[in-house]
Amino acid sequence: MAIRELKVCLLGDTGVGKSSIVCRFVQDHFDHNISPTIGASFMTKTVPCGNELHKFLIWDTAGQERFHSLAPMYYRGSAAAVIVYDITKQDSFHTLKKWVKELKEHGPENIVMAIAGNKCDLSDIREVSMKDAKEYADSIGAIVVETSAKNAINVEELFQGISRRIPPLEPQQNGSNGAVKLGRQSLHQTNRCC
Ligand SMILES: Nc1nc2c(ncn2[C@@H]2O[C@H](COP(=O)(O)OP(=O)(O)OP(=O)(O)O)[C@@H](O)[C@H]2O)c(=O)[nH]1
Repeated sequence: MAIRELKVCLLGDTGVGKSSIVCRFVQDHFDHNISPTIGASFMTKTVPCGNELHKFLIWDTAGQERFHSLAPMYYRGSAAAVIVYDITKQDSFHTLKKWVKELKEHGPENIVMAIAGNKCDLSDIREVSMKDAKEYADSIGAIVVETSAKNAINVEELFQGISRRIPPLEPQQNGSNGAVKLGRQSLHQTNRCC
């Protein structure tokens, strides 16, 4: 079975829940008192996808404005970007649009874009409708899903959606372009959470 390493970066305003989404995905854990990311943090998780294994190399970037200039290091060479907003904060949706613009101008040409409207457990105080998010995502050809890192809603589905958008390797590509053909491979994760 071929294993493919896929670099994925998370982008979005500070406090929208990027680290919490990664922590939920990799460790199935949620920390109410999580600290803001400084620079970026890195984790991996391997998931099956058809006849392949996708090893996500996940770069969780810091949303604070002072770290903005570091972002190109993380989206450069990425197969996918997860751009996160907080459904209870309209401003975070504006910031998301700025990230999309930057990715279109400076990111990899075929990058898969996935929009995550996080904190959907707080939908009673939402400021961004799913309709608006869906219309915007459709206009840029992105995946969109509302997630709750807190309540473990749609986090797996977010990454499964990314996996499905990654074109399968041609047989002759096995062993190149980041894919390694393996006899047996156990699902394994490297943990450095939050
Ligand atoms: N209610 C709720 N709170 C959440 C959820 N996800 C994250 N939070 C909270 O939101 C706050 C910010 O979460 P982080 O994961 O640190 O956000 P971030 O986007 O990584 O922030 P930066 O590292 O500053 O970029 C924390 O208090 C989390 O506990 C969620 O799904 N629901």
